[in-house]
Amino acid sequence: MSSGSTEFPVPGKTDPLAVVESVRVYVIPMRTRFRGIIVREGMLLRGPSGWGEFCPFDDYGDAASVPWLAAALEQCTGAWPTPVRTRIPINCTVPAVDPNTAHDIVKRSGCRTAKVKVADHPGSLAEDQIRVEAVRDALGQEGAIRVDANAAWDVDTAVRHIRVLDRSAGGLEYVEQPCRTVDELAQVRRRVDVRIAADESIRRADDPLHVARAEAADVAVIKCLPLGGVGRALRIAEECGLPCVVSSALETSVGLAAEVALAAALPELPFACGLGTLSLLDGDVVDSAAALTPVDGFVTVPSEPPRPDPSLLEAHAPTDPVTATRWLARLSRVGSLLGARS
Ligand SMILES: O=C(O)CCC(=O)C1=CC=C[C@@H](O)[C@@H]1C(=O)O
Ligand SMILES: [Mg+2]
Repeated sequence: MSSGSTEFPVPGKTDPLAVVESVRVYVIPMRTRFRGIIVREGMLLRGPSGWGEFCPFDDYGDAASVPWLAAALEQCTGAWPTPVRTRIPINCTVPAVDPNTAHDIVKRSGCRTAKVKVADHPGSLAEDQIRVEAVRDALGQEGAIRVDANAAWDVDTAVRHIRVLDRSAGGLEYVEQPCRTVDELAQVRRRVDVRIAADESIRRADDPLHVARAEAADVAVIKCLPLGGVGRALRIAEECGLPCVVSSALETSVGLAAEVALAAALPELPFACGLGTLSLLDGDVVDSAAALTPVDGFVTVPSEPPRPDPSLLEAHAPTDPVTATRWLARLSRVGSLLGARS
């Protein structure tokens, strides 16, 4: 924005943050370490249509955080597409925990599908096996088990571990992101019978459709916050032509509501979605009556986006000035990048 009477914005470029009326920073501990994270941090932005969440993980640089900001601004300024369902079947998410804890997580969730984190550290196969076996025991034969390796394996390791884990699980529904590159996913897909799902190859890719064109996956995992919003995620889902699973990016109920809106609007939803992640956070910014907490393996699609509760915003505000300053600076830098692209 211009700072003096002789300074003007560049024609054709806008300040995307001009619509934001206020911002809050939150810091919420994780109940269990997940993808190396023990504390979830992010920002809530208030705009003319409500609240949006801007919460790129630390390993997303400024350029990679631009879609996260676009998604938050879509939440603050736009409306969501019409839902075609009223509730979303979800998977429970089992971090890289011991087998007893894994068993408890599945039992308590009431879900018929479990997603199990594997390949958390080198040499984890034996631990992965007993975790998957415990999950099968808790789910019963009817349940579905998927595993997520977060790109940890090379092709040969992936093929070997998938075969072992498929046996431990008594059948896997799919394996999510076994390797890093699209080419590796395609090679693994040709060598195993288990379906391959792409996550990082979509949400962190310059071209999210590459994986589908390369026939490197059977399932697309889509997360609308890293992908630039519900509208863009819906277009990617349609253009990729693969069955889609909507999964969270570990948001509070504010951001999770956008993921739920995406899952609610997809024409087909053949698999359970990874939207039961509030239980991984030790707190929320939305009052428990409006929080997107699953019941018996389903999340109900809210009739309107949940709003943060002022006392919870206070309770989860950072206690040190450095965290808030860091997030404000990040928002400003990412806002400038988004503005330069508009
Ligand atoms: O899909 C789920 O069950 C929960 C969400 C989930 O697993 C993830 C959320 C956020 C970051 C990711 O590393 C992770 C994933 O890899 O899918
Ligand atoms: Mg994943």
